[in-house]
Amino acid sequence: MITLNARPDSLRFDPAQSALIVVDMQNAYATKGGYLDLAGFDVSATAPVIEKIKTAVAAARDAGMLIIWFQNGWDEQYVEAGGPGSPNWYKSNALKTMRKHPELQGKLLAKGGWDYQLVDELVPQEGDIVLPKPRYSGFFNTPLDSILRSRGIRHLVFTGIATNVCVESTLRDGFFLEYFGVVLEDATHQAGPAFAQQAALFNIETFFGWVSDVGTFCSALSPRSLVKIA
Ligand SMILES: C/C(=C/NC(N)=O)C(=O)O
Repeated sequence: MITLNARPDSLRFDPAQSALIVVDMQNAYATKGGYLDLAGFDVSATAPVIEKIKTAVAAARDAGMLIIWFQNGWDEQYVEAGGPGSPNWYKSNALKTMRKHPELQGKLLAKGGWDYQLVDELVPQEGDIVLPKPRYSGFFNTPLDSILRSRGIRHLVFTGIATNVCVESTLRDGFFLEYFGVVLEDATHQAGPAFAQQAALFNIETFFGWVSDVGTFCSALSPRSLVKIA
């Protein structure tokens, strides 16, 4: 068991029965020229977030945590995105951007394309799980709950983009399914103004889970790693 210092209070969990979840670290969300950038969101501060995620993933892997990588998006024809009968058709800024700029059709968040790919700096390794997801919550229409329950995993450590959309949605759904969710704040980034990050972290800390950071997470895991090396 480790104790992770977090807000509003510390959290104890067994790393072997916990997962590090990396949410949607795709070119779409973290790279200039990707969907969020083309839709007018600021992605200029994502490089440090990528580095923090790398650090958190390495520490988690070393401590025996399962690493789950989400990739958000749909088939090339956008059947999985839903048509005009789906609220996603009206609310997805990727779909709206493509309707506004038809030359982008088939490019944003389409499986097989550059936009959908994970950023070059983050490479899943053997033993990790890579999960496609078609909506903001990683629990919706994916095998996430089965994967976690079959391994006895109850604690989820979240990183990725966007804090206020897919990270928060997945953590909230996890809360309703009795998972303990903690966000490493410096390994996340919002879609929208800075207040969106603050509001998401406030909601999580106050109502749905816990908030910590990568340095604190690595320190909590490190005595374990040292014992392993010795
Ligand atoms: C805005 C947005 C966020 N996605 C995410 N990965 O949080 C989107 O997918 O449109």
